[in-house]
Parts: sequence; structure tokens; C-alpha cells
Amino acid sequence: MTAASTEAPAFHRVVVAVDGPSGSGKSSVSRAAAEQLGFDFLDTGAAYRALTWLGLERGIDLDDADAVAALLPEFEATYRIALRPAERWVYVAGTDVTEAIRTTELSRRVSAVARVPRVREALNRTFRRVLAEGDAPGAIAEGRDVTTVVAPDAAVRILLTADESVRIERRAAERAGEDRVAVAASVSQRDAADRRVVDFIEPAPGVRVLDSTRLDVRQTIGAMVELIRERCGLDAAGTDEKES
Ligand SMILES: Nc1ncnc2c1ncn2[C@@H]1O[C@H](COP(=O)(O)OP(=O)(O)OP(=O)(O)O)[C@@H](O)[C@H]1O
Ligand SMILES: Nc1ccn([C@H]2C[C@H](O)[C@@H](COP(=O)(O)O)O2)c(=O)n1
Repeated sequence: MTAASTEAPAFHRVVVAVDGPSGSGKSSVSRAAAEQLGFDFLDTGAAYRALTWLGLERGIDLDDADAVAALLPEFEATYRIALRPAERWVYVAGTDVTEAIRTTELSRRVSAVARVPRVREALNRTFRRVLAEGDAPGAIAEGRDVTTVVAPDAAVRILLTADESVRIERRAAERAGEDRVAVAASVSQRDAADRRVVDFIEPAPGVRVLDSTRLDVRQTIGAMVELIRERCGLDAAGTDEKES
């Protein structure tokens, strides 16, 4: 994934858009579903996180929209992310930031960067180009505004949800050893901040809701894969049923 072009290209492969709140399982479930289907996997939140990392690294004030936007040329020239779901790496400015962009501190700061309109416009152009290119038969992209802004014309659009208490429990389990109250606050506060910019709670018209509150990870992956196969007419081997 490299520098952005200016126009939004049409998609020549199956694109699946997945949105939802923090901790709903977007990245883990979408990644596994993409692996099963032989699709690419695009974690759009990773780009916002990597840009935040770059801003912190350069020592800029993340509340200064002009300073954040000024990072975009370097970011676009150096940002790289794995698209194969079995791989997991993110680079920016020549640095492997795969782990660094997942810290609690960075999660706390990312919403300030994600609310800058110039940032959103630039990243969205890049996401669309990546989704349109790629040689896998399809791609699953997940984030907050993929069903509504990045790829409103995607073949399948899913809002992955779960009750807030369940999402907090999942995040707390992942961050065993960290203060549970702080984990809960970070999930709620980030969602509240992000919701001021995009709506990822109410499904837009045509978006299917997948509620994982009472499903385990395996069941949620199965439900997502089933939904995609049904909508795209794919058989269990991932082949187009009309052509097989
Ligand atoms: N259906 C499920 N049942 C139980 N645990 C789940 C389920 N789906 C996801 N999880 C777990 O919940 C945690 C959060 O999932 P994940 O990181 O995929 O969420 P996310 O929506 O991408 O979050 P964020 O937007 O904050 O990055 C992970 O530990 C994941 O394994
Ligand atoms: N399409 C997107 C994706 C992400 N964001 C913002 C909101 C999140 O706080 C941050 C990190 O995303 P995550 O890795 O937690 O999915 O990026 C957004 O505004 N739009």
C-alpha cells in the first residue's frame, strides 16, 4: 500500500466493507474471514494509528490539524501494510510499527488525528485505490466508515456489533494485567470521540448487522463468511457458483 492517487477507482473484485465500534471484533473476525475466502484484508484503522505514531515520533501537537496534515506527504510515501491476512506488519518512515501502534497510549491519541478532514480524505483515497488494485479475488476492509464513505458501493456491507459490556470484557481479557476500569474507560471514550466524526453504531441503508454479543469468535467468523458467500454467490471453495 503506497501513495494515494486522486480519483476513486471502480472496484473490479469483490469488496466487503465492515464497520463497528471498538472491540466488536472487526479486525480479528475480518482477518480470519479473509483468510478462509482467499481475500485480501485491509485494516483501515492501522493507517490512522501509523499516522498518529509518526506525529508522536516527530513531536508535533496532535491537536494542531495543520501540523497533522503536514505529515501526509511523508506518510503517503512511506506507509506499507500487509494485505495478505496471514501476514501482520505495518511500516512507516522505514520503521516497523506493527506493535507500537497498538499501545494503550497510542489508542488514546488516535482520535485526534482521525478527526482531521484532510487526513480522512487522503487516507480514503489510498484505501479505495488499494481495494481496487490487488490480485486476490476479493478484499475485506474494516474500520468505522468503510460501509458509508470508503466503499459505499461494496458488494457486501456489514456492521459488526456487540454490547458495550461484552466488548469491554473482551478488551480487558486481551489486556490482562491492566486496570479494568481504565480499559473500560478507554473503549468508551474512544468510541465517543470517534462517533463525533462518523456513525458506526446505526447501520446505513443496505448494511447488514452482525451482532456477536452471544457468539464466540469461531461462530462470528462463520457467520461473516456465510453472509459473504450468500451475498456474492460463492460456494464453500470460494468459487463463483455461477461459473463452477
Ligand atoms: N465473537 C467474539 N467472541 C469473543 N471474543 C471476540 C469475538 N470477536 C472478537 N473477540 C476478541 O475481542 C477482542 C477485540 O477484537 P478486535 O481487536 O478484532 O476488535 P476491533 O473491533 O478490531 O477493535 P478496534 O476497533 O479497537 O481495533 C480480541 O481479543 C478478539 O479476539
Ligand atoms: N475507517 C476508519 C478506521 C479507523 N478510524 C479511527 C478510529 C479509531 O479510534 C482509530 C483506530 O482504529 P482501530 O484500529 O481501533 O480500528 O482510527 C476511523 O476514524 N475510520
